[in-house]
Amino acid sequence: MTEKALEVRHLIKTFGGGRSLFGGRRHMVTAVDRVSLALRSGETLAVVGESGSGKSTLARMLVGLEQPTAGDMMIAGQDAGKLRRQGARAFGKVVQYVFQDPVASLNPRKTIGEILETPLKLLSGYGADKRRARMADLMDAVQMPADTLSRYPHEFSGGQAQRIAIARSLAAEAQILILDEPVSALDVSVQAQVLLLLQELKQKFGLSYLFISHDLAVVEAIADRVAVMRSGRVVEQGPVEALFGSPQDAYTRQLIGSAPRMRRTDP
Ligand SMILES: Nc1ncnc2c1ncn2[C@@H]1O[C@H](COP(=O)(O)OP(=O)(O)OP(=O)(O)O)[C@@H](O)[C@H]1O
Repeated sequence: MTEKALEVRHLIKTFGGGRSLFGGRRHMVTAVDRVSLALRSGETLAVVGESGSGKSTLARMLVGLEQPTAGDMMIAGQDAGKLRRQGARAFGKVVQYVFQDPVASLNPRKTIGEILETPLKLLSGYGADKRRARMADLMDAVQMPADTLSRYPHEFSGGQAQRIAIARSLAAEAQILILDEPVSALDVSVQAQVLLLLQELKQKFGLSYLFISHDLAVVEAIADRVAVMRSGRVVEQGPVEALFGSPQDAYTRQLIGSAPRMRRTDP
C-alpha cells in the first residue's frame, strides 16, 4: 500500500443554493470548506468536532455517498471517483465504512452468517467451504462465539452488534476503515472494549482508520493524530499528545477544556 491510505485536498461540499420551487433563494450550507488532510498507512486519524461541523459529510464523500462540490480525494493512491467507477467489488476491497448504529446497520431479517456471506461472495470470490472457514475466523477475530453465525441481529447487545459490523467490514480484507462514530451509541464500559478490539485488529491486520467522533475522550484513547473541524473547516491538526498537551487553536482549547478524559487503550 502507498504511504497515504487516504488524502483529501481542498475538498468542498455545499448543500442548497440555487432557486427553490417557489422561486426564492435556497439557503446554502458549506458543510466541508476547503479541507485538506491525509491518513497515513497504519495510523488512526481522528476527525473531531461538534455536531454539524462537517465530519460525516467528509466521510460520506470518501465512500461516494455524497459527491464533492470541488477538490481531490485519493484512496490508496488512486483517485476516489475512478476507484468507485471500477465497481463495488474493487472499491469494497480497498475501503470499508462502519456506521454509528450497529444494530440498524445489520439486516434484521438475515442471520449473521447470511450477512457476512454477502461481502464474502461479492468481494473474496471464495467457494462455500472457504467462506464458512473465513466466517469462523472473522468471529474469532472480533471475539464472538462461533454460534453467532446462526443467530439474528436483535439477539445481540449494541457492543456485540458493533463487533459483528466490524467483522463484516473486515470480510473484504480492505485495509482502510472509515469508522463514523463507531462507539457513540454504546455504554462507556462497552466503548472501551470495542476501542481495544479496534486497536488489536489494526495491529493484527495492518489497518488504517479514519475515525470520526464528537467525543474527545474516545479520540484521546484511540487516535495517533487528530484533525479538529469547526463549521466545515479543519482548524487544527497534529499528533494526539501535542494536540491535547498544547492545543494551538482557541476552539480546540475550548473543546478539550469541556471534555471528560478516558485512558488510552494500547494493547
Ligand atoms: N443532505 C444535506 N442537505 C443539506 N444540508 C446538509 C446535508 N447533510 C449535511 N448537511 C449540513 O451540513 C453541515 C455538516 O453536517 P455533518 O452531518 O457533516 O456534520 P457532523 O459534524 O457530522 O455532525 P453530526 O455529528 O451531528 O453528524 C450541517 O450544517 C448539516 O446541516
